[in-house]
Amino acid sequence: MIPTPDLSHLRSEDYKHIYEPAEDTFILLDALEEDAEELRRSKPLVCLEVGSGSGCVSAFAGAILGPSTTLYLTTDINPYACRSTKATGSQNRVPIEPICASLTNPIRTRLRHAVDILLFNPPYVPTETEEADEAQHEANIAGAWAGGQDGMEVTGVLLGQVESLLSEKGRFYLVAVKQNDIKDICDKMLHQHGLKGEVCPFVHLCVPNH
Ligand SMILES: C[S@@+](CC[C@H](N)C(=O)[O-])C[C@H]1O[C@@H](n2cnc3c(N)ncnc32)[C@H](O)[C@@H]1O
Repeated sequence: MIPTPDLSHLRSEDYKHIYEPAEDTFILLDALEEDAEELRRSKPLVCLEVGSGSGCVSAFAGAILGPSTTLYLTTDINPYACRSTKATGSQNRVPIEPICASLTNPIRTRLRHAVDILLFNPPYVPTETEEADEAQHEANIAGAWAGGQDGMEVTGVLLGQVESLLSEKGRFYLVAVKQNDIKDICDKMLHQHGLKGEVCPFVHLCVPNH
């Protein structure tokens, strides 16, 4: 069993600004742990986490892969999250490079078909569009959950970028809830982007279908 990353450097005060790892975070860790052998064997060069929050998920990926040449990149719109992610990387000896940005905006073109592991536990809670827009604009803690219509307004944008980011052996791990319409996500990813999906209690999209 791979231990949960050490987050003892984060205080309850920090969690007023960043998302505290919760059940959805641990579902993602479980999925990664389940695939640990395959992930190690695939010798990933680039692991990109979108919306890293505390940095727990990327640090866990680092624990799975062990000392390696993997580049750990993360993005988050929330500057507190970027600082916490960096600190969590240091605390757990995983060299994570956080980028304060929305989704994959400043790096997308340079990472074309280069991402071997793509991770996203998004703001998936259905809310009014205005609430999601404001949370995105303010880049505060509400941005951790406010997902707009069907909880898909942020995730939907990333879904359109996944195929161009993933390498040939790339895998995309996405946390989703029923209200996001998981079947529809899988259908669209297959028919529009040629990506096969597997549902655990979450959506796990992987491997270009060619
Ligand atoms: C549910 S939290 C997940 C945090 C962490 N990955 C975890 O699993 O515990 C969602 C994260 O996505 C970030 N986020 C929201 N919108 C984003 C966007 N457009 N681009 C990048 N990150 C975003 C939030 O700030 C928050 O840190």
